[in-house]
Amino acid sequence: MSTLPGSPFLQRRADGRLYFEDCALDELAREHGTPLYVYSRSAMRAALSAYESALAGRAHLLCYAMKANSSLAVLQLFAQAGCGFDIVSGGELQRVLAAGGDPAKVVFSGVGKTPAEMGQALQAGVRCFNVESEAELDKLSQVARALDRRAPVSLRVNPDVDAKTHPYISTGLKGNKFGISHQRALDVYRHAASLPGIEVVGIDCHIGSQITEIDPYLDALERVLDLVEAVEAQGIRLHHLDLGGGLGITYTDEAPPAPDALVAALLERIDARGHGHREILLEPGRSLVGNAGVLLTEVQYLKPSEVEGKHFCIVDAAMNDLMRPAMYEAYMAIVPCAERADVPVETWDVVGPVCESGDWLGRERVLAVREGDVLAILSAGAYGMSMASNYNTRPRAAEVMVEGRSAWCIREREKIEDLFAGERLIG
Ligand SMILES: Cc1ncc(COP(=O)(O)O)c(C=O)c1O
Ligand SMILES: N[C@@H](CCCC[NH3+])C(=O)O
Repeated sequence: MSTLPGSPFLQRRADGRLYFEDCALDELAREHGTPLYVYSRSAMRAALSAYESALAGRAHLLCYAMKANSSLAVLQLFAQAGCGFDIVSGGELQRVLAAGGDPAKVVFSGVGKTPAEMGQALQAGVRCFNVESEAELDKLSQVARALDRRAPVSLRVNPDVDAKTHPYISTGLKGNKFGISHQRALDVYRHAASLPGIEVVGIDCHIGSQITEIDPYLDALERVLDLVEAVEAQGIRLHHLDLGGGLGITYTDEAPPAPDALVAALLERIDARGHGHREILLEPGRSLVGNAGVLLTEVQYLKPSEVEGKHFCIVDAAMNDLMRPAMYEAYMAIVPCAERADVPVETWDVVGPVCESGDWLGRERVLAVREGDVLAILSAGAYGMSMASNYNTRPRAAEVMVEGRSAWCIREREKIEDLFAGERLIG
C-alpha cells in the first residue's frame, strides 16, 4: 500500500488499484462515467479539524471560501460542522442557503458587489461585508439606509505584501485590484464610522492563494495590527480580525505549513501584541478541499507524434473541466487508476479534446497506458469543478462523494439539452 502526494485517504493498494477511502476509483469511473470528480468526506473533515483544533479555546469562526468548491453537498458538510462561509456573489449566498448554511456566519467579499447583491445579503442577515473600496462603502450605506438597516462592515486592507505565489492569484500587492491600501485605510475607517448605514465591526485582509510560507502572513498581520491600533485610537472599535485564507496544498513537492502551524504562528503574534481578546476569522478554501478531490478521466486515443519525443495521450477531460493547467500552467499529478505491466512506459502530454493548444492537463508525464484506461488527476478538489465551463458545448462532469465504502452521486452529469435550454431561435 502506498500513499500519494496530498492525501492520506488516497492509496494505491496491493492489487495495484487506486482507492479513495475504501472505494476503488476505476469502479466509480465505470459506474458513473467520466470525466468524474470524486471527493473524500473524511479528507475534508480532517482538513477542517486541523484548523478547528488549532483554534480551540479562542473565539473564532472559520468561513470556508466556497469559491474553491461550491457544490451543495460540500457546503452541507461544512455547514453541518458549524462553519461559516466566505462568499463573493449573490449566487454564492443562495447556494449557502440551499445547503442549509447559516447566513449569520457569512462574510461577503469581492470588489464588485452590486446594490441588488448588497440588499439580498442585508435581508439574509450576513455577518459582515468585507468592503474593498470607498465607493463600495458609500453605496452599501445607501442600500442599507433604504432598507432601514445598518450594514456590518470590515474594510479589506491591502497590506502590500508579497505572498510569493503565482501572479494571477496574488491579491495583497499594491498593484492588485483587491482591498483598500493600508496607507488610506485609516481615513476610510473614519469615513465609515460617519456613515449612517454602516456599522464598523472588524478588519479583513487576504493576500493571495496557494501560499506556502508563513512569513507573508506575519508581515501582513503586522500591518493589520498597526492599523487596528490606529483605528481604535480614533474611538472606532474593531471586534474581529479576519485574516483571510490562502494556505497552499501539496500538488507535487510543495511543503506548505500545516494549518495548525500557521494558526499557532498567527496567534502567537496576535497575543504578543496584546490583541488576544479579539475574535479570529479565517477564510480557507483550497486547504480544506483541494487534496480531498480527484478528477477521473478515460484515455480516448494514444497519438505518438511524428515529431521526435512528442506523444499525446488524449483523454475525455479537458480545460473546461479543469482549468488550472491551462490558466496558470499549474502542475497537477496524473496517475493511472489501475497499474498495468503489459505496456511500456512512455512520456506523454496528457491533453483534452477541446480545440485549443492550451488544452493540456499535464505535460511530459511518464505513464504506462492504453486506450480505455482511467487516469486520476490528483488534488483537484479546489478550483476544479467550481471553475468548469461549457466551452465547446461540453456538459460539465458528474461528482461523487465517498466515505468509507459508501459513495453518493452529489451532482448528475450535465445533459446537452441543459446547455441550450435558455436559448431562443429568432422568428
Ligand atoms: C477573499 C478571499 N478569501 C479567501 C480566499 C480563499 O483562498 P484559498 O482557496 O487560497 O484558501 C480567496 C481566494 O483566494 C479570496 O479571494
Ligand atoms: N483559481 C485559483 C485560485 C484563485 C483564488 C481566488 N482568489 C487556482 O486555481 O489556483
